[in-house]
Amino acid sequence: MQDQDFTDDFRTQFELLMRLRRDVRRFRTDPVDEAVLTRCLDTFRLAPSVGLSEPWRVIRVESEAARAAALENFQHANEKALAGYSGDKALKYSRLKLSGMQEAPVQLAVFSDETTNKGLGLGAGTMPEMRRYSVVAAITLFWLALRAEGLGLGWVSILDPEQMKRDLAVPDDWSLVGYYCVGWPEEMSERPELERAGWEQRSARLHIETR
Ligand SMILES: Cc1cc2c(cc1C)N(C[C@H](O)[C@H](O)[C@H](O)COP(=O)(O)O)c1[nH]c(=O)[nH]c(=O)c1N2
Repeated sequence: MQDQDFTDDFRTQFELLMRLRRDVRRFRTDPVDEAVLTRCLDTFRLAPSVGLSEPWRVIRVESEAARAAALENFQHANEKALAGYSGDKALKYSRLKLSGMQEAPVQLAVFSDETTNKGLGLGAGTMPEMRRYSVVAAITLFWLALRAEGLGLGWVSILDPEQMKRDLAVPDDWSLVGYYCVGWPEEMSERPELERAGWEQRSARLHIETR
């Protein structure tokens, strides 16, 4: 397949998909079809990874106990984060909804295996964080694939990663990349929720410096 096989229509649609990808915190509780979820999860296998190390490790968080522990972890970290703001910012922060963990039908904890032998260390010798970046690259594909199905993903990082590792009993040499809520969005917008809440603005343009 060559580049010219992609049509202008496809490029327009692809740009739309990227523009409409949102971080979602408000989910309906309806279940997600397993076949659709599997199709989206399959995109991990298409992702780039340093040395082809494929360091992503995905835990599906299903049990009541595991979900309760994850939610408690978030709530605790979120209270601590709130305490770091004062005045107007604290009030604004307290009004933000920063996870859909109470509603999302599918929840995943995704880790990077920091000591995988796959790829024989190629590309990660001087920069071992490349394994974590590889996992982020895979998440981005997953995020777009979900959006193409009408599903939403919410990235949760307001967490104590070591507590999460203990609660999910994962190997010590895995590091948490994120906790992901997946499901049907209550609404979709062209604008990030943090923009609509007056917290932060998306930049109007990419600033590139030349050396
Ligand atoms: C690494 C990382 C970590 C987080 C996020 C994103 C990324 C990339 N985002 C989502 C973030 O707020 C969102 O992407 C931006 O506000 C831009 O909005 P859209 O993603 O374009 O809708 C996020 N959102 C949230 O509500 N709770 C969170 O803990 C996090 N953590």
